[in-house]
Amino acid sequence: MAKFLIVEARFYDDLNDMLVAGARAALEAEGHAVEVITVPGALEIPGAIVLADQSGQYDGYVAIGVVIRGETYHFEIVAGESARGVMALTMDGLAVGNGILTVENEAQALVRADPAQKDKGGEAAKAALVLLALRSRFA
Ligand SMILES: Nc1c(NC[C@H](O)[C@H](O)[C@H](O)CO)[nH]c(=O)[nH]c1=O
Ligand SMILES: CC(=O)[C@@H](O)COP(=O)(O)O
Repeated sequence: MAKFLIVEARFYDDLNDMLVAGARAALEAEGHAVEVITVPGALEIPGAIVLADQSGQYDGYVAIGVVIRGETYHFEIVAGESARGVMALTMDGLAVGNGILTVENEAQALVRADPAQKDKGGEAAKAALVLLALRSRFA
C-alpha cells in the first residue's frame, strides 16, 4: 500500500470534484491511501508538491486542476507553467500524474473531468501509479 497526495487547484468546484473523485477511485481501487490538499490555482500545484515531498510522507502525487482559456495571455502562462512545473518534478524522479485540464471552455472540461466519460483524474492517478512502480523496479 502506498500513500498518495492529490494536490488540487480549486478553481472550478464542480469540475474539481469530478477530477478528484476519479483520481481517488483509481488509487483506492488498487488499495492505496489518499489524502487531498487544496491550493488556490494551478500555478501553486508544483510548489505544493515540493513542500509535501520534503515531508517524506508520500509515495506519489496527482496534480488536479482546470485551466480554461480567458481573454488574455494569462491562459498560456497558467497552462504552460503548471505543466512545466509538474514535468520538472517528474524528471526529478517523483511519481506525479498530471490531471490539470487545459481547455477552451467548460464543455470541454466537463467531458474530461467526468469519471463516467474521459476520466482525466483517474488517468492521471494511473500515470502516477505507473511511475511509482517504475521507481521500485529501477531502485
Ligand atoms: N486562471 C486560472 C488560474 N489562475 C490562477 C493561478 O493559477 C494562480 O493561482 C494565481 O496567479 C496566483 O499565483 N488557475 C487555475 O487553476 N485555473 C485557471 O483557469
Ligand atoms: C486562465 C485564464 O486564461 C483565465 O482564467 C484568465 O482569464 P482572462 O485572460 O480573461 O483574465
